[in-house]
Amino acid sequence: MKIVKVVAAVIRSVNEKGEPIIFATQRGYGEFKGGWEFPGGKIEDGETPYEALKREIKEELDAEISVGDLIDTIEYDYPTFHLSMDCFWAEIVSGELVLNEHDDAKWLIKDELNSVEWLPADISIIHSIEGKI
Ligand SMILES: Nc1nc2c([nH]c(=O)n2[C@H]2C[C@H](O)[C@@H](COP(=O)(O)OP(=O)(O)OP(=O)(O)O)O2)c(=O)[nH]1
Ligand SMILES: [Mg+2]
Repeated sequence: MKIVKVVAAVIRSVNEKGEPIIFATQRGYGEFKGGWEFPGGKIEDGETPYEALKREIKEELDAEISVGDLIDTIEYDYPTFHLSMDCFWAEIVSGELVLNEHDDAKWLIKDELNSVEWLPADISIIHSIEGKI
């Protein structure tokens, strides 16, 4: 099966109450339109995951991020491809978070992490994030 290598940013911030919040985006096109995900995308030839993630967030959100530790690498079999997705902690360094490709976005506190319809591959990482924030 075809292997698709993807990087995704789990962007963290804090709300006005001081609670940790995570940025979720809703896909605006394609096969998974309407599903919720972490912004990011496919690693291009010659790129490191770090470089790919910086580029994708600039393209998708007009924002500069600092990339933190790897949370986990998700391995997931979709019907037509195998997804291998590196998920990194990230923080916004500059930029307004413009939705260039997504239909919607939300900052979620821990208790709201299950309130959106995540893509199937993301379910396991959500559980792991819940335990880490
Ligand atoms: N970015 C991202 N992709 C995810 C997540 N979960 C998940 O199953 N995927 C899948 C959907 C896609 O098949 C693939 C990543 O594709 P993408 O559409 O973000 O890639 P891209 O930004 O490079 O966009 P494109 O130019 O290929 O359209 O990984 C997630 O949380 N974030
Ligand atoms: Mg993308």
